[in-house]
Parts: sequence; structure tokens; C-alpha cells
Amino acid sequence: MLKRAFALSDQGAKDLAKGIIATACANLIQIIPASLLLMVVMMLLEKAAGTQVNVGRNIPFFVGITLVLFGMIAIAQLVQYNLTYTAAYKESANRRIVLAEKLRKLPLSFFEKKNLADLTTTIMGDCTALERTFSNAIPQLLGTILMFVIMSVGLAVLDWRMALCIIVPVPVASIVVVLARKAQSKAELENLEAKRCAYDAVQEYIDTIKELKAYSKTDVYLDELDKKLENVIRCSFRNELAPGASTTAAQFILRFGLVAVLLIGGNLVIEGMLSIPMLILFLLFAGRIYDPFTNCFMLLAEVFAALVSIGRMKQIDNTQEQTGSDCCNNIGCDIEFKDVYFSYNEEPVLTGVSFVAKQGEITALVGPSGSGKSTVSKLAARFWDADSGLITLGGIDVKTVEPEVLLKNYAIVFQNVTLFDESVMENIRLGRSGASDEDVRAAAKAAQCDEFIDRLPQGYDTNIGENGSKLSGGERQRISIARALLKNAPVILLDEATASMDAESETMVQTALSALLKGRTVIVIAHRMRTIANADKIVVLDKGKVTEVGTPSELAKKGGLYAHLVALQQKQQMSSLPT
Ligand SMILES: Nc1ncnc2c1ncn2[C@@H]1O[C@H](COP(=O)(O)OP(=O)(O)OP(=O)(O)O)[C@@H](O)[C@H]1O
Repeated sequence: MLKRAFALSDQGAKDLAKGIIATACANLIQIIPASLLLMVVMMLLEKAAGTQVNVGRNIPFFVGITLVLFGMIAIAQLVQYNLTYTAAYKESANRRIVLAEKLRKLPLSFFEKKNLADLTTTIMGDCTALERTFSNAIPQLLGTILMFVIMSVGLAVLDWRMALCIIVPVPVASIVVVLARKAQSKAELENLEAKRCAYDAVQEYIDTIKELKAYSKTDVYLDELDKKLENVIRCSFRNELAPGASTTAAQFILRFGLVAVLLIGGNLVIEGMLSIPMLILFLLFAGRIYDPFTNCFMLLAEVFAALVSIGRMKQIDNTQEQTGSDCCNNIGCDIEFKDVYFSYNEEPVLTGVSFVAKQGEITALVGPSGSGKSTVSKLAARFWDADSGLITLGGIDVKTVEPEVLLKNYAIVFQNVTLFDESVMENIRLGRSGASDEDVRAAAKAAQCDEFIDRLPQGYDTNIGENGSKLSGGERQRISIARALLKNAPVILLDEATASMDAESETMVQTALSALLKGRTVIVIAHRMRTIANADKIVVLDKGKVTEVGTPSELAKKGGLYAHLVALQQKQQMSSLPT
């Protein structure tokens, strides 16, 4: 039950259960000093009443028992600390790893719906909330409830009327806190959303600072950012207020309980139905029961807030993973699309796409912007799953193969290159971990990188900055081509791979590529028609449909969309030539 309620691992649930028992024991042990005090009070009362008790003679007994008690309390708290804190930190670290593992297996469509700040908040912030709750709130709360049940039974045995006086305020106060939960959850959600928006805005501000400065929009953007940050303050305040009000009301009810114990108990003493020591005992026990509960009501608010975080984690946990077989028994590497339909968020993008990209051939996808070319290449690599139709690699439906296994067959160069804040060497080695320095250098040479790498201060060991910020667009693209070449995969997807290069670099890279592409299945997307003039096959896409298929010369003769695009670019080139 703990496992399901708090999205815990098996070990985490076991550790939490042990923590709860340890906390209940620690709370129960702390009742003993109250009992001891009562014994002293009773002795003093008896002495005052003239009975023969010699308090002095019992001093060694009380000193001894106090020392034993201190030892027991220290041991109980140590055990409780070990069982709760250590286990909570282990569990939350484990949770982060499990979440990161899960994210690895989720389809890209999931990341389209969630944004980076939201996911970072879940992995870091929500896990931290969980850590706090498990190390402190939940064991304290459930441990106190356990202690309350045990003590209630004990008190009822002593005197059921007084026990009732002590017990009743606890559920009443708890109901007040629980009823306020709805308002609190709403405030907590609004607070998380406000924080997410602010994180997003700060991140966007840093990412786009160049553009904002270029268009003199920094002030406007900062005004908007200020509003978002002020909203965080407002929401945080509301979030504190919601549990604060209910907790105060609950604490007031408990104080009222203490007064009730005194009044009713006093009345019973006057009527001779309860002895004074018993009344003192019940008053002491009421204090011992109510004290941890006062704390618990605040912790309950923390648990409710954590439940919102747990809900967000469960959402990730419950997202369908892209699964499939661990082996891909493809025969050859032809890629075939058969009547493929696909939409992003219900918006149709591909409608009945069919074509074959043969092994050993370069297949170029051509078409106006937004016609679906990149989408086709992403579906071929199973970044998304098609809504209907069939996509095969060497006769195997890509949907049946585990994405990471499938992707071993692909080397992909995207238009938007992603590089890491590492050396050139390590950035290229990402293509094939464990590749030797010589292999990395050979791939870099083939992708025409060596000329600019030699100019870098530490050559291949130069750190290229965050996302390759110290390199030009063309240099970054060449590194990503080198990385793809190093991977040496049988299928190569090039999505505007040479778009950021000047004509000279593009020609050099293409010469190198054409030698390396031999025997592989190559799908190329390029807007510049001369980039794909040597393709074996052109597939023309228009509004998500294949409208023409053929060799460049066949399509040029046909006079359709391809011929029109070629003519248009030739005209543009002519008009841009100096006269
Ligand atoms: N992740 C996404 N979420 C929602 N819509 C998307 C997404 N990616 C692309 N689209 C939409 O799908 C359509 C096809 O996009 P795609 O990138 O495949 O076209 P393209 O032909 O490669 O365009 P371009 O030549 O401009 O790169 C476009 O209308 C685009 O707005």
C-alpha cells in the first residue's frame, strides 16, 4: 500500500514501514519520563498525606532509571534516524535514476507535451520534496498515529471517560486539516506552475539574450519576467496560507481538548470518581499525545504537498514506453514506407506516404517547407510511431524493435546540431564510445574538420563550450557529420546536414561523404537542389503526400514540383550574381 500510495520502490516501501515502526517506538519511549514524573508526584502526595514514603531512599532508583531512559531514547532516535533519513535519501536518489531511465524509454511525443523546466522540476524539485517527506513527515505522521492507537487503548483501560476526552479532539482536528486539502492541493499546483513558468522564462531569457539585444527587446522581456517572478511570490504566499490556516484551527481544537480534559477530569475528581494522581496522569498523557500531533498537522500539509509531486512523478511512470524486441533481424537495410499516416497532436502531417529508400542508394526528400520531410526521417528512426501504415527496415517493422536497438543501425545528422561542453575529441567520440583517437581523427578528416581543429588552441583537446558555442555553425555541423561517420552505421539520415556550410565546404564534405555513403541506405533532406543533384532517387513531398518519385533527370523532364523548385533556385542564383 505504501508503495502504491507514494510511488516507492519495493525497498523504499520496506524501509518506510520500518521507519514508521521506529518512530512509533521512539514516541512511546518518550512517554516513560511522564510516567516516571507521575510516580514521583504520587510519592510526594503520599508523603504530604502523611504516609511513610521515603522519597530520598528512592533517589538512586530514579537516577538509574533516568540514565537507562536516556540511553533508550538515544538508541531509539538513532535507529529511527538511520531507518528514515538514510532510507529516504537512498530512495530519492533511486527515484531520480528510475525517472531518468524512464525518460530514456519514452517517445519524443512525450517531450513535446512537457517542457524542459517541468521535467527538471520533477526530477530535482519533486524528488527533493519526496526526500523531505519520507525522511521526516511520513514516518513522524504514521508513527504518531500508531503511538496514538496504542496509547488510546492503554488510557481506555485506565479510565474510558478520560480516554474519550483525550481521544475525540484528535480526529476532529485531523478532519479540519484533511478537509482543507483540496484548497491546499490547488494552491500547491498553482505554485508549482508559477515556478515552472518562471524557470522557463529565465531559461528562455538566457538562451535568447543575443536576439533580445539585437532587437532591443531586453526591457520588454525583463518586464514580463518580473511579472512571472512576482506571480511566484503571490502563489508561494497563497501556498503557505492554505495549510497555515487549517493547521492553526487544528491546533486550537487540541488546546480545547486539553481544557476539556482538565474540566471534565476536575469534575470527576470532585465527584470522587477519579483520583488526583490519575487526573495528573491524564493531563500529562494528553500533553504527550497532543504535542506530536501539533507537529503532525504541519507535516500533514507537507505530505499533501508531496502528494502533488508524487502525482507528477506517477504521470511520468504511467506514460507508455516505446517497447520492442531486443534484436533486429533485418535482412538488408532498405527502408520502406507503406501508406503511412502521422499527426502531431491530432494535426495530420503525413497522409498515406509510400516510398522505398534502397540500400546502396541516396534517396533525397524534397518539398516545400513544412511538407513533412523531417517528419519522414524521424519516423524512419522511430523517434515517433506512425499512426497507421508500415515502416520497415530490411523487412522488419520498426515498431517491433526496441528504439535503442533499432538506432544502432542509424547515423543521423540533424539540422540543429547538439554538441556537449567537452573537447572536440570527446564530442566526435560520442558517435562510437570506445573508438580510438586514430578512428576519431580519421572521421574528423573525412568530414573536413581537421583544417579548423588544427587551428584551435589545444587541437582535438580544445573544449568547445556549451553546445559548441566557440565554433561557427558550419564547424559545428562538420563535427556532427564526423560523429555520424565514426558511428559507421548502415543507414544514414542527413537532415539539412550541410545547410550551414559555404559552397566550398559543402563541396568538400560532399566529396568525402559520397565515398563513405557507398553501400549504405542514405536519406538526405536538403533545400539546396544542387546538394541532391547526385541522388539516385528523389521523393517529392507536398502537404504530407508523395507527389513525385524518380531520378533527378526524370523529374526534371516531368516538369512537376521538383522541376519547378530547381528552376526557382536557378533563377535566384542568377539574380544574385553580380552583373
Ligand atoms: N514537434 C512538432 N510538433 C508539432 N508540429 C510539428 C512538429 N514538428 C513539425 N511539426 C509540423 O509538422 C509539419 C511538417 O514539419 P517537418 O519539419 O516535417 O517539415 P519539413 O518539410 O521538414 O520542413 P522544413 O523544410 O521547413 O524543415 C509542419 O507543419 C510543422 O509545423
